[in-house]
Amino acid sequence: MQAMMQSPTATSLFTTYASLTGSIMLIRTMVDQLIPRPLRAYLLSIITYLFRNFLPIKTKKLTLVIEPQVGLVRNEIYEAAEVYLGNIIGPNIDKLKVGKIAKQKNFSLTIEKDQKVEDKFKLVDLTWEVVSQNVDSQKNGKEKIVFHLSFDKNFKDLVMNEYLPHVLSVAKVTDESNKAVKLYTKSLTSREHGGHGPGGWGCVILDHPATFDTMAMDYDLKKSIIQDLDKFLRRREFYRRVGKAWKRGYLLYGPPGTGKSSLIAAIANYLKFDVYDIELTSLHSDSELRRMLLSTSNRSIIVIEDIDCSANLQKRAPYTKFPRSGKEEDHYKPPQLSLSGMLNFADGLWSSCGEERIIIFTTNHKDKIDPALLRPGRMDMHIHMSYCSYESFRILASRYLGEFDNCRLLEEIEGLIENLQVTPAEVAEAMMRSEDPDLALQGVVDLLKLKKTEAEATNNQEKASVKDDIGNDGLKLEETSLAHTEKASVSQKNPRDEFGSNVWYFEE
Ligand SMILES: Nc1ncnc2c1ncn2[C@@H]1O[C@H](COP(=O)(O)OP(=O)(O)OP(=O)(O)O)[C@@H](O)[C@H]1O
Repeated sequence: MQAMMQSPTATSLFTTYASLTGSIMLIRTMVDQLIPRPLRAYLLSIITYLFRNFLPIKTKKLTLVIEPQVGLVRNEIYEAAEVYLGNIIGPNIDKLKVGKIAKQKNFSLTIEKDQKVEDKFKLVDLTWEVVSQNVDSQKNGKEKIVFHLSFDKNFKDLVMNEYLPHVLSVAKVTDESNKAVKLYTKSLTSREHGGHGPGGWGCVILDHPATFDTMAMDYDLKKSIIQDLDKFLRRREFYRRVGKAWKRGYLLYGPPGTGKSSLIAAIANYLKFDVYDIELTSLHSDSELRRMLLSTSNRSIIVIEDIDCSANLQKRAPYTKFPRSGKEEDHYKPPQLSLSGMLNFADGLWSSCGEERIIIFTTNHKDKIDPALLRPGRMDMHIHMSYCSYESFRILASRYLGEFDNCRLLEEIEGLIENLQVTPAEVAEAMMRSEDPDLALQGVVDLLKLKKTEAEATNNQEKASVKDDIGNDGLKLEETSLAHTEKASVSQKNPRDEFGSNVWYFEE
């Protein structure tokens, strides 16, 4: 008994310690080899959870700071977190923003700054916090919202390998089920306009009702655009295989009011891609354009309207080394947007930083665009939005007037419309003047007759000026001038020839 009460010897203590250490190492090796890493993290979380009341385990917290951008590009986890947090709001939240816009199925909930949201994943407790960082608050009051995600340091692997992918996939599903197409622009400030995007983009929901069904345009052209879009979306592997950036450029050209903007909205609604509207006039340098490109998201449409007149693209290098006078300030010429910057934007190294992007340029004057911009790879498909044909008119009429049957007026419209330069916007406006289909159609006839009279007057004026020329230059030029008169009248008869064929494009 006495012997039993004796304290253990140093040798027995050492032996026990050695065998315990050996067993632990053996168990550890077996665990490492037999239990996969994700399962290990999960088991650890279960053990910690079960023994949380018995073991005074001191947990050390780890906080991940999630910022809107990673370097110059958008942070996917940040965007996912915004959506995800709306799904896991608990009772401890005091303040929430709620919103719903026509095309959204569900209410969208946004957590206000300084609020905390608790989450549990495989028994691990996590805390999200919305933190405001004032950036340059004295200058322009801009603030940066970041997320802090805190959890027990032991579960770093579980969070990185499983929780964050879980956040991404939940956000993707939520986004798709409640997707409303957004229109991003730099001229709106972010939060107050219902959304905010990294890179200083403000956004609104694109509530444009245009679809391919509502577009009044040549049926074959419409079909070829839809087929081109579908083909583009399913060719991810093809683009990889041939070593091309997964992007597609479209040029929409034609007179004002022929539906270029409406077609952009129809494409966005068809693909459910967000639209980034880039105003070149607000940019001062190529680097600004690059930054803008990098801050757009994948699966989006980047629009540059009126490319011919929105910027005076400089062909030369943006800086000059030579002072015009001896003054110090003349050594520096502010950087400008250059043609080479634009070419790089459309199809250079920078344009490949992103996937599934569509770049759409619009213009009323295709002939004013530098041929280098028009080439395939930059503008792959050139789409001519033309004046209203009878086919386009029928599409507009069925949408604006519904069912109607007035053969006499339809025949009259068919006879007039083909030879006139009248835009779908003008025809649509004429049809909106009355709810009575007959009166609305009569309005279209009146418009077409007016257009015809105007065209004839212009034609006569041109003929008269040609006659004046003949009078001034004497009889010797008579033959040549008469030939010119004939050509002028031919071009009046075929106004659609002005923009060439309806569509042409390059196959990859
Ligand atoms: N092809 C079309 N199909 C259906 N609607 C059209 C079409 N063209 C024009 N419209 C109608 O006319 C209006 C103006 O069209 P839109 O702004 O799309 O023309 P645009 O070519 O972009 O003009 P601009 O070059 O002046 O910007 C639209 O609201 C639309 O309702």
